[in-house]
Amino acid sequence: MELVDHLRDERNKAQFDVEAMKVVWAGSPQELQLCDRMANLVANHPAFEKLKRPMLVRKELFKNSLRKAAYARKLVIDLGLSEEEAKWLRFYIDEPTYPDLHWGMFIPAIEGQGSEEQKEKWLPLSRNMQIIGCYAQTEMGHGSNVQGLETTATFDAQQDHFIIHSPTLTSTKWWPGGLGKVSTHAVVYARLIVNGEFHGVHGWYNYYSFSFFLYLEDHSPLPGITVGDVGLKFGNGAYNTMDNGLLRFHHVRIPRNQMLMRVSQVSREGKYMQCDDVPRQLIYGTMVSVRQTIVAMVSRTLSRAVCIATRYSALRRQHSSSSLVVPCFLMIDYQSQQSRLFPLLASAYAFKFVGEWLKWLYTDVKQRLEANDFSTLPEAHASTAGLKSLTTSATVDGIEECMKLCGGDGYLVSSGLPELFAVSVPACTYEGDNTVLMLQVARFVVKTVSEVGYKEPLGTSSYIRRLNTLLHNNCLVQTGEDWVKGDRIVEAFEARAARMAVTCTQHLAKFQDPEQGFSELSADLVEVAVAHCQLIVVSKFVEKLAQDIPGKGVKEALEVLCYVYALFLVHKHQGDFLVTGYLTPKQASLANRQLRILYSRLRPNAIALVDAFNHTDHYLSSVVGRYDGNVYPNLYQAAFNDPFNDSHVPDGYHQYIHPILNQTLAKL
Ligand SMILES: CCCCCCCCCCCCCCCC(=O)SCCNC(=O)CCNC(=O)[C@H](O)C(C)(C)COP(=O)(O)OP(=O)(O)OC[C@H]1O[C@@H](n2cnc3c(N)ncnc32)[C@H](O)[C@@H]1OP(=O)(O)O
Ligand SMILES: Cc1cc2nc3c(=O)[nH]c(=O)nc-3n(C[C@H](O)[C@H](O)[C@H](O)COP(=O)(O)OP(=O)(O)OC[C@H]3O[C@@H](n4cnc5c(N)ncnc54)[C@H](O)[C@@H]3O)c2cc1C
Repeated sequence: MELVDHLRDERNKAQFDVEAMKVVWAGSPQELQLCDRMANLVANHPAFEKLKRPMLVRKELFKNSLRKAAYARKLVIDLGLSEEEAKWLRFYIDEPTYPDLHWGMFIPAIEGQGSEEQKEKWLPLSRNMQIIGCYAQTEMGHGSNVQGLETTATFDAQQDHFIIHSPTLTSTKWWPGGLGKVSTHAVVYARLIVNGEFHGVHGWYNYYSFSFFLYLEDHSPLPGITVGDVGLKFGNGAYNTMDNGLLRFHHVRIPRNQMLMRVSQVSREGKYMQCDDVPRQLIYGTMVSVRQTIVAMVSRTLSRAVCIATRYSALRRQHSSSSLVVPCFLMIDYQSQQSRLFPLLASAYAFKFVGEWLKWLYTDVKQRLEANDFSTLPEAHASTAGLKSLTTSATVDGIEECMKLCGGDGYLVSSGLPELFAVSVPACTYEGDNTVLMLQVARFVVKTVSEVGYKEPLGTSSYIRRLNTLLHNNCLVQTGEDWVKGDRIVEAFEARAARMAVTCTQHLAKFQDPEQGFSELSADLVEVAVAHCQLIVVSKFVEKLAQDIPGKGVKEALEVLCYVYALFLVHKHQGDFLVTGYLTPKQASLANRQLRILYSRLRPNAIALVDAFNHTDHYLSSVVGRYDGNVYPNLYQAAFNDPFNDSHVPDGYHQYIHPILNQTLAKL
């Protein structure tokens, strides 16, 4: 039977080579081929079916996710997949499970903080999954405030042991993924006490990491350990496939050599030694690594929501504004729909490119750290923290907007959007609350501004070198067309970020106690950080356009996306641009007018731009976002696939409806 492509006319409108754009989106022909292979491996394997997931109760759901993880592991071994291939396989299975934390945090924690000897011992066991680990940092009472962690690790020189203890209820480890039911091991963060002295309490970092066995061979917890799951989380299915756990220690003894010893050591005699050439910030290194991974992945999440909303918008017709009777307008042709949808489409591409750049930055930092060069760590910390915060917040808001863009059908689980929202929303909290992370960026920016004159700003803050120009030269835009020039756009974002940073730094200087100033101005400081991070995203998109990009019309289509992203932000934050005096109201309104022109240029390419994400229908798991656009018959069928429709008489009907119909309520 011939397949009908309901989006064919839309696809025919494309003004660029979609196959070439797929390569740009994937990063390289090799990446495209790799992702395509893994996505189809998952899509064509019945073990990875996921449409029934939201109907399952927690225990079934969890068992189902363990089955999928075991199947994935079997595929990795049977097909001899590389670590990179296995990572994409897990990604397309699209179900948070314990291996995410094992590979994403436990192993990197050992790699970053273990001594050579410890790495030799634990990494092969971990990579072969002979042990399964998690990352236990957060406690019930302290998440963002890492310095407040209460779990203690007291050295007992007589027995050459550490005694790990949870002295209060609030010191219970709380949230670690994979901890509740599965992990055999944990990297646990605790305060170190040697010879009755807390180590590091006077410095910045007062906790140390230890690797632990949690269970005995029959998987009952070791004596002194209480472990469990934190309970049901938001959304059906969604993150409930993960066993986020709780953990308490009652004077649990572990050998001294289970303290991760790259940053500091405790000797057999109980002497505490800190490695001179390794900064203590390294203990935060795993978080830098995972924040980078989140930024690398987040564009895929946003692109998925945008793909669904764009395809449905290009199919569904509503009345025109002049006639409420004739259903002739495609939703995508409403200007108001475009002004909500197209900036999200542009954001997906913008986040992809900034994610690529961040990966490059992180790879460079990692190599430097291995060679004990820590000079770029502050920049890496600020960039990973800020971009994690900016992109996850925008993505989660974007998914919610896509749900609304699909009208009522977006609210159906079969649209794929509610579960995507539920599974993504904790990204604003885990790996650092987004506001807390933005405050870290603000600290970095304010420090850079304060040091102007005796320390050269580098990397993402190098615009601060041109402070004088940025503070005094205002925008030169005179026509709408003037706005679509890369260097002009970047300069506007630089000027806004620099002016906001300088104003805040001056306000901070008026406080006698800097910490009090920082606290009182924290809302403004978050805005400074947002301006700095948006500048990074815009400038990395503009830099991408300066590269050689093959394929008919590809570069032109990307230029439109870049300017949509940037001018949408100018419009959204025009208050910042106006208050700082960089723009006049006329220039701001020219930016908005130009934005409307850009939407009309983007419109014919919209479907092709989401096709270039190369998402399979399995990955999208959305009736309204199907590739073939055959929505309505499938939407109808999906309603009958719900077990709730198995019978016309639901449980409780005879008991609770009959008495009302028969007016026999008194018998209840
Ligand atoms: C939308 C869909 C997405 C898709 C998705 C993909 C899947 C991807 C799976 C993920 C799966 C989830 C897994 C969740 C796993 C957890 O959530 S693990 C727990 C994560 N917890 C956190 O992130 C806690 C957040 N809190 C913190 O990081 C710290 O406490 C804070 C906020 C940095 C403050 O710490 P502090 O010690 O009070 O530090 P502070 O005095 O501010 O700074 C001290 C110095 O250290 C520096 N520093 C601070 N942090 C660092 C750092 N990390 N590195 C280097 N230097 C640092 C500061 O810059 C400062 O430097 P100087 O100015 O002195 O030079
Ligand atoms: C799904 C999920 C998975 C997780 N996985 C793990 C894991 O594997 N391992 C692990 O160790 N942890 C994990 N966590 C815990 C996570 O890292 C913490 O929830 C996170 O760091 C935030 O800490 P908190 O929950 O204590 O929030 P809080 O710090 O209590 O924040 C609550 C509110 O207070 C505000 N706030 C807090 N501090 C400040 C401040 N200094 N200035 C201004 N505002 C502030 C925040 O902005 C926020 O609005 C996970 C959490 C979730 C939801």
